[in-house]
Amino acid sequence: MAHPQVVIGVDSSTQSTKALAVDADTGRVLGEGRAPHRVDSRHGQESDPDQWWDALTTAVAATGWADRAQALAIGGQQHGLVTLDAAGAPVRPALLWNDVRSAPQAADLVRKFGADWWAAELGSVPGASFTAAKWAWLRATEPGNADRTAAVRLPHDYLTERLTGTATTDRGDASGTGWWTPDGYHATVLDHIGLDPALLPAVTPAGTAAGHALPGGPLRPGTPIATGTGDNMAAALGLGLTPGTPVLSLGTSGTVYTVARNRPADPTGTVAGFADALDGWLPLACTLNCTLAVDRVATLLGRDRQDVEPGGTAVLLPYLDGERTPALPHASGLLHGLRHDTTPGQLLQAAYDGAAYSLLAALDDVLAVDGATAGAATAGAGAAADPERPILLIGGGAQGRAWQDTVRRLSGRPVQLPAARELVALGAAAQAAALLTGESADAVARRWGTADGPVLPALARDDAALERIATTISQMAALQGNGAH
Ligand SMILES: Nc1ncnc2c1ncn2[C@@H]1O[C@H](COP(=O)(O)OP(=O)(O)O)[C@@H](O)[C@H]1O
Ligand SMILES: O=C(CO)[C@@H](O)[C@H](O)COP(=O)(O)O
Repeated sequence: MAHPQVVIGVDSSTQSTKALAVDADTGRVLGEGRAPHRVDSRHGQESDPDQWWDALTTAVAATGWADRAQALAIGGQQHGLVTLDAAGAPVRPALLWNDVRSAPQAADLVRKFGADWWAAELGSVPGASFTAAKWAWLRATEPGNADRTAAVRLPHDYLTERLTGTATTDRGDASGTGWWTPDGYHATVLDHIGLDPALLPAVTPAGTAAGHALPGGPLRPGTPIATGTGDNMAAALGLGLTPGTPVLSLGTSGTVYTVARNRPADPTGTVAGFADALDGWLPLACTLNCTLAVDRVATLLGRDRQDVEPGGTAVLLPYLDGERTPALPHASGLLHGLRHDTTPGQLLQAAYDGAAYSLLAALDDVLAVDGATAGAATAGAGAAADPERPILLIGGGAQGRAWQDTVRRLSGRPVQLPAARELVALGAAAQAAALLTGESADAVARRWGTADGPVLPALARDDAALERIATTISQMAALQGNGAH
């Protein structure tokens, strides 16, 4: 039998690195590797980029195909600020996407130029997660570290550069910085935050190699390395996503997105106007508190994470890390509506509901990006108005029955569970395979059938729960405020 062409896809996410060795012809997973990351949460949310490299090396080796792989690509957690000195060593630990210390700088950026300007010029209104706000925070609070910085990278850029020696990024991940546009880096933004564009990597176009593996790394020297991208863009590739199909990803972050033909421009800031990893767009809403927050509530209650009970009137907003959607970066968790007969299982269900609510509330806005611009007659009559279309449920939480049922109950939509796991790593593998075959990476994933899986039918939408949560959030916004302090 002929040897398969094997590619490796890597997901370097918040909690861990996962690597898959994949048969480029069939999409069959031939080997897997995984290694954990440490996140330092004492002051904000930080990780040492060196440990991502060690985790990548370990996970890639564990696939069993490192010395035979014919191409590799990396999907990485978005937004993180990696600062390197003149020798290429990290100046300080990376500031992660969920570090809200940069909220005052994000608010300043919005005040300075206006939300409408950001939406029109950059496609997104920056929040604390955006790299531009993180760099502004570094400039303001650690000017010595900002001055020592000779290169600014995103997490996946950093890893691709360690593999290849090439300073590179891609349009998808770059679109989460707050300084990228399809026409280049935005000089006004960079000037305002005091970031020299010479410190930034070149944007490698989709379908081209970012470079080739150097000796001393985990791969055979010379192995081609595809551009890689942000983890959400990689999962969109991994699903072979087509416009209008909604995805809900339940991981450290919760995200809801689709691919769109039109560039998003939401001045409210709920929907980020990311680029996808090809030539389209990825309207996306993101929460900071998802699986980890719900697991934490389960631990506090001393219950298994699946051990939920229906009913009751409790609302639990599990904003343990502050929150991004709704934009309450300084919020903490809130419990409301307790009664004598509230059970621990109902409290746990309320945590799931509180975590899922804002993602599902943003779904129509995400889907409206194409629908609303298709012409007045069809506005709102496209995908947003198609409640029959299943939501593709992915990420670690998608394995959990309680998550699946929560999404069905609060959305009123069917939910599809792709049988393929690790869609970020699969999307990266599809990018690597596309380098070998000349196909588009999303077409590779569709050929592999990665989105196939059982569909759970819709449940009646629980409008009473949605109403309770919406009311509590609006009261909380008034109580806890959105200001920088
Ligand atoms: N069976 C399950 N039920 C619910 N949650 C799960 C299950 N298995 C894993 N998880 C959750 O998945 C999360 C990890 O998801 P993952 O998508 O790998 O995260 P990330 O990519 O953000 O690091 C963990 O926080 C864990 O709580
Ligand atoms: O900030 C965002 C999206 O804008 C997050 O989705 C990060 O990309 C982190 O991803 P995970 O580690 O949760 O996969």
